[in-house]
Amino acid sequence: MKGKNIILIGFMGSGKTSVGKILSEKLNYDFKDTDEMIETLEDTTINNIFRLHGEEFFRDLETTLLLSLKDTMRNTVLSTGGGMPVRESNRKILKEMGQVVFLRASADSILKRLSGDTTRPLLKNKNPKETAERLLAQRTPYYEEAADVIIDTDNKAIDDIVGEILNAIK
Ligand SMILES: Nc1ncnc2c1ncn2[C@@H]1O[C@H](COP(=O)(O)OP(=O)(O)O)[C@@H](O)[C@H]1O
Ligand SMILES: O=C(O)C1=C[C@@H](OP(=O)(O)O)[C@@H](O)[C@H](O)C1
Ligand SMILES: [Mg+2]
Repeated sequence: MKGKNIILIGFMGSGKTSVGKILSEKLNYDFKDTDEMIETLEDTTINNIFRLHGEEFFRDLETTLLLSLKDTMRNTVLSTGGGMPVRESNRKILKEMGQVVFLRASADSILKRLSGDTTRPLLKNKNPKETAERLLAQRTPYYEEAADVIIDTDNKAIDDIVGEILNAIK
């Protein structure tokens, strides 16, 4: 596998950011995370962006960022935010950018991993379980459509998930 990017997609808490960092080290690739880049570019937190400007504004920032990375990103592991593949135009760009790996996680795993998390505005409400289940059902077809490779992450350690990705990519 030479010169290609690896793009990690999946729901909040599927491990895109944690897995992506380690995977990039193993491949000797650069690491980029769309949420971290948006926070740097906007000089504020994802929470603040949602609170002050709303979700659509954040989605537009995601699309703009993806377009800016599209033609120049090389030898990079790109971890995306969980909503990135919802827009059809984003899915098309992600597929053009590299091999897309969908990190699959059950609602139970997601809720366990994110219990106590305060950084994900979409789950900061009275019923995070209902929200996670509903969004997961809505988004799973988009993740599956965009994916070149699907890796189940439930009950697996991050290092083992990285190993599975390395075996699966070409
Ligand atoms: N396979 C895993 N097993 C246990 N905990 C995990 C696993 N993957 C991620 N986590 C934990 O879940 C939380 C969210 O992980 P993160 O990498 O930020 O996910 P994402 O970027 O997909 O939202 C972190 O606390 C992380 O340590
Ligand atoms: O699923 C989503 O809509 C979101 C996922 C988050 O990223 P992670 O998937 O890295 O948690 C972040 O982009 C934002 O809070 C919205
Ligand atoms: Mg992340």
